[in-house]
Amino acid sequence: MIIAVDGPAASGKGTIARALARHYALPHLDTGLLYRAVARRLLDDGSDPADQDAAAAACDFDDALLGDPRLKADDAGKVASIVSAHPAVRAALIERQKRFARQDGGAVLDGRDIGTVIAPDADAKLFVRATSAIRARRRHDELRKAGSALSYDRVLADLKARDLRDTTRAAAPLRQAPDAVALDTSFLSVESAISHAIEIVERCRSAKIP
Ligand SMILES: Nc1ncnc2c1ncn2[C@@H]1O[C@H](COP(=O)(O)OP(=O)(O)O)[C@@H](O)[C@H]1O
Ligand SMILES: Nc1ccn([C@@H]2O[C@H](COP(=O)(O)OP(=O)(O)O)[C@@H](O)[C@H]2O)c(=O)n1
Repeated sequence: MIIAVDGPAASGKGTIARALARHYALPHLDTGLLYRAVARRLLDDGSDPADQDAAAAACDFDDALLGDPRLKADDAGKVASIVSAHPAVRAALIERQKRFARQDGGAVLDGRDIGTVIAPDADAKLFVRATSAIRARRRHDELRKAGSALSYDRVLADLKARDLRDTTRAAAPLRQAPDAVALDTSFLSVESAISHAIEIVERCRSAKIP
């Protein structure tokens, strides 16, 4: 079974995707880490993220980089959303993601274009939402715990700028696939968001049984 989980920053898609992977004993890929890894390499080299050729050259990295805790930092997220708009970067990373989705037994992937581009034939597709104020609160708490001094207002402004870039880019913009089920986590606890997600997957599965 392939499960696609998409949504904007801090909507809770990663939390839900990890829980679904545990529940169904499936491997999980956080595809945002791939774009964050490219961003990290450019930041380390002092390269311009707007330079498509430099960004495409940075796509050839070892999986070990995906475990680097610096990928979670705010600067990597911001630069990831700049490099992810380059068609050459998306093209360089697509096969890795499709291969992961196609593995025997299935997989859970979360990101921005899983239901639309990476696994359009997924068995279950979720589109996770939450208001921007709530998402900024969650991301601010996370960054603060990790030692960041960024203000809530700054986190909210960055998140809105990222949403705008991700939804308006020409290449694989963030949008809900027509057959995806929306899940608004704004007023749900983590536990209840996960139970709703499992119910959605079960509904999608039974709808597919001939
Ligand atoms: N339903 C929820 N209620 C409250 N906090 C949540 C909820 N879902 C996720 N979180 C918290 O919000 C933060 C961002 O969640 P995450 O799943 O990483 O989002 P995303 O993958 O969409 O960026 C994490 O600290 C997570 O624990
Ligand atoms: N499948 C994906 C995943 C991430 N991305 C890009 O990578 C950036 C970082 O993604 P992420 O999922 O790690 O970010 P968060 O939602 O965790 O903040 C996003 O803002 C997108 O621009 C993408 O374009 N396509």
